[in-house]
Amino acid sequence: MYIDGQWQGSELSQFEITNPATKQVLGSVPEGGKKQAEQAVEAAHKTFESWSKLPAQDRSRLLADWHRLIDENKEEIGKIMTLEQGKPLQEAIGEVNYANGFISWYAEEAKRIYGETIPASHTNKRIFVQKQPVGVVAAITPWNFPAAMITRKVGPALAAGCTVVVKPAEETPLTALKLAELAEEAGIPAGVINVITGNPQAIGEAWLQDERVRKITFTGSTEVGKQLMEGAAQTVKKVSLELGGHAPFIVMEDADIDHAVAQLIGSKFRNAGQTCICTNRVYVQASIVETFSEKFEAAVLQLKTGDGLEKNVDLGPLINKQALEKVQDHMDDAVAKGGNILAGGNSFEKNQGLYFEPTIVTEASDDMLCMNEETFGPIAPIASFQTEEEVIGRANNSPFGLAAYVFSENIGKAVRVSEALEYGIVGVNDGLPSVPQAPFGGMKESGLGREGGHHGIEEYLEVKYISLGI
Ligand SMILES: NC(=O)C1=CN([C@@H]2O[C@H](COP(=O)(O)OP(=O)(O)OC[C@H]3O[C@@H](n4cnc5c(N)ncnc54)[C@H](OP(=O)(O)O)[C@@H]3O)[C@@H](O)[C@H]2O)C=CC1
Ligand SMILES: O=C(O)CCCC(=O)O
Repeated sequence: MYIDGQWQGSELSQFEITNPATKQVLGSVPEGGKKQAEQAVEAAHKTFESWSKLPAQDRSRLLADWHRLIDENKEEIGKIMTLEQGKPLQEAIGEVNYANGFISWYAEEAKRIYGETIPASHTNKRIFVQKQPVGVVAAITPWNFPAAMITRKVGPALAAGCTVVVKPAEETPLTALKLAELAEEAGIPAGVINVITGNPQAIGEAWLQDERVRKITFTGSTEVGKQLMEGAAQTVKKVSLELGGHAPFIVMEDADIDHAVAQLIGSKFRNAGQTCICTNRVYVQASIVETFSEKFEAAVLQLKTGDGLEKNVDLGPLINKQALEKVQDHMDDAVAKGGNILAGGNSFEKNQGLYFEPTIVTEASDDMLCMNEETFGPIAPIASFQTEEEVIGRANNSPFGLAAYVFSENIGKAVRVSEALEYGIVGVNDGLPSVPQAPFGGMKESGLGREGGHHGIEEYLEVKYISLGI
């Protein structure tokens, strides 16, 4: 663990990190708990004073140095990620680039935290508005994006002048620790970034109860997000939550079908479907559903599933047994409710890695689990619809509101549908909308707040109004 600029924890019991493609042990990390969580907060709190007062240009330079080192080490970080998470190596290196984009974006944005002056109502007064860092930030991150979910939180937090305590997922702490090592090498002062591994409940509870932690930022399941939101109420912390999704992918009859198919392949199968903005359900207008399904089937049959370190692999293993069981449940349920398997449909084990074939289910109905709950796996259920109004209603009929996609060559229709969708992110003729400079986040039970872009830094800032009598 990395606490107050020291690598610690060898005296604690350790837990093993395994490669999901082989179940080989890659290493072990300390089983930290309440005590280490408190030490990390102590370090972050002590350092907040100096870090927040550092001129923005200096914080920016340190972030830029961290960015340079991550870039120089991207192949190594990508390999660590593939080994502990399973995604194909090229995709992992792509994630490192994406993750690093947040560091460079916020290295620049650090210099643009502007205040305001507001016309006063008395001649002998002036009104100033300043933005100040919220304080110590606790970041809890998931296994599906071991680098990007850290930098998307730590980049803006540091740029704003906050210090952070981070708990990566237990499956993927090695990428996080490598990023911390590079932050240390970049000269980011001790105590600014602290990374601890271990018991999620004990660490989470310690941070929730600690009044010095002023903000919790979390990416993960809706269930844990709700618990954290409730816990944060004890000391009224700011909260950002990026939770589950259930993205509809809508294809209108006037869509460019080949383009929609190509975008659906990326949107559905990246990270083997284990992304909160991955398409979960596909709605195709009835007049083109047959043609679309045939073309989609042909593209899916080209995909290769295997160990992410092998060449030309498109889908790696699922993260663990529970993930596989959930995908299998959704598959079995879809078949029981009349779904027709057009491609894939099977799980398999290879070198102890757990895989699920990229799968298409046609004749999907709205009562299927996969049409309502987050599958987090490579199943694409296709349902048909008749009218624009109908598909908008079906797409919005969900407690989730993270990402949605609509494909149409009719600009008016595309704008109309995108505006009617109750989702925080809408890809219009675009299945891969994530970029560092845009606001990422959800409506309804998909979360609170936005990450990325200039909106993302606001989550780490307090607005202070100064009324000056002259
Ligand atoms: N929005 C998204 O990007 C994600 C959504 N999910 C959804 O959630 C499902 C379950 O995945 P899962 O990995 O279990 O997600 P979790 O929400 O359990 O895990 C996300 C992070 O929260 C930590 N955590 C778990 N319980 C607590 C707690 N009580 N207090 C504080 N931190 C906690 C985890 O630690 P630890 O790893 O040690 O358990 C991990 O670091 C997936 O199938 C998917 O549907 C999952 C991951 C990401
Ligand atoms: O929450 C996730 O699943 C990770 C975000 C993926 C992305 O940024 O595209």
